[in-house]
Amino acid sequence: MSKLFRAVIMGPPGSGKGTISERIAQSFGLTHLSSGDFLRENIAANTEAGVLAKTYIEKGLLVPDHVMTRLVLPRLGEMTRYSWVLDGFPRTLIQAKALNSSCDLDMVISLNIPLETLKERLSHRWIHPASGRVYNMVFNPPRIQGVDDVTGEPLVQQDDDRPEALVTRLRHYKDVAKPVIDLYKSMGILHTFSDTETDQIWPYISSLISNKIPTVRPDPRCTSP
Ligand SMILES: Nc1ncnc2c1ncn2[C@@H]1O[C@H](COP(=O)(O)OP(=O)(O)OP(=O)(O)O)[C@@H](O)[C@H]1O
Ligand SMILES: Nc1nc2c(ncn2[C@H]2C[C@H](O)[C@@H](COP(=O)(O)OP(=O)(O)O)O2)c(=O)[nH]1
Repeated sequence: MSKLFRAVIMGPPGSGKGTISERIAQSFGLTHLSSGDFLRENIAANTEAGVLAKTYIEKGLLVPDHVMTRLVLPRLGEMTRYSWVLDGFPRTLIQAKALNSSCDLDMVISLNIPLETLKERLSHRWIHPASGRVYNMVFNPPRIQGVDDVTGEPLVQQDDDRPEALVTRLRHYKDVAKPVIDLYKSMGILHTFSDTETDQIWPYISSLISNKIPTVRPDPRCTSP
C-alpha cells in the first residue's frame, strides 16, 4: 500500500458497522479497530478505564468522553504505520474533535438504514460476550445454533437489542451523531450509504475505497456477497 488510509464508520445500532468494517479489513488489508472491542479488552483485564467503563455500559449509557479518548487515542498512536477502519468511535462531537487533532481521516462512512430493518436485524442478533463476535440467526448464523464458532461457548442476546430499547437507542444515536456528521460533512469527507442490505451497499463502499487507495486491489473473494 503506497499511502496509509484512515476511515471511520458511523451508523445506528445494527446498521452493519461491524459487518462492513470486517469486509473492508479483509478486502483491503486494513486493521479493523472497534471501540467496543477496546472496552471489552479493558473490562476483561480489569484496567482502571475498564472498571469505570463497565459501570456505564451496564446501565446502557455512553462511556464519558474523557474515558473514551484516553482509551482510544493511544491505541491509534500505536497504529501510525498501519491503515485502519475505526468502528464505534467517535460517537460524540467532543470525541470527533479529539480524533481530528490526533490524526487526518481520509473518509467517513455513514450508514443510513431504515428503522424497521434495524429492528428486524437486531431481533436476530446474538453475540459471544467474551470476544464480541456477532452473529445473525438469518444473515450469518453460527455453525451450530446458539454456540460460538471459535470457542463453543453459548451465545447471548443483549437486552439492548430488544425492539423497545432500540427506538430509544436510535433517537439517542441521532441526537448525538448529528453534530459529528455535520462536522465531517463540512470537512468534505463524509459518504452516506442508504439501503436495507449490506450486500447492496458493499459494492459502492468497495469501489469508493478502491478509488482512494488504487494500489490496493480488493480481494475478489470478499467483493461478492
Ligand atoms: N465511542 C464511544 N463513546 C462512548 N461509549 C462507547 C463508545 N464506544 C462504545 N461505547 C460503549 O460501549 C458499549 C458497547 O459498544 P459497541 O460498539 O460494542 O456496541 P453497541 O453500543 O451495542 O453498538 P452497536 O449496536 O452499534 O454495535 C456501548 O453501548 C457504549 O456504552
Ligand atoms: N439480514 C441482514 N442482516 C445483516 C445485514 N448486515 C448485517 N446484518 C446483521 C449482522 C448483525 O447480527 C446485525 C447488526 O450488524 P452489525 O455489523 O453488528 O452492526 P453494528 O451494530 O456494528 O452497526 O445485523 C444485512 O444486510 N441483512
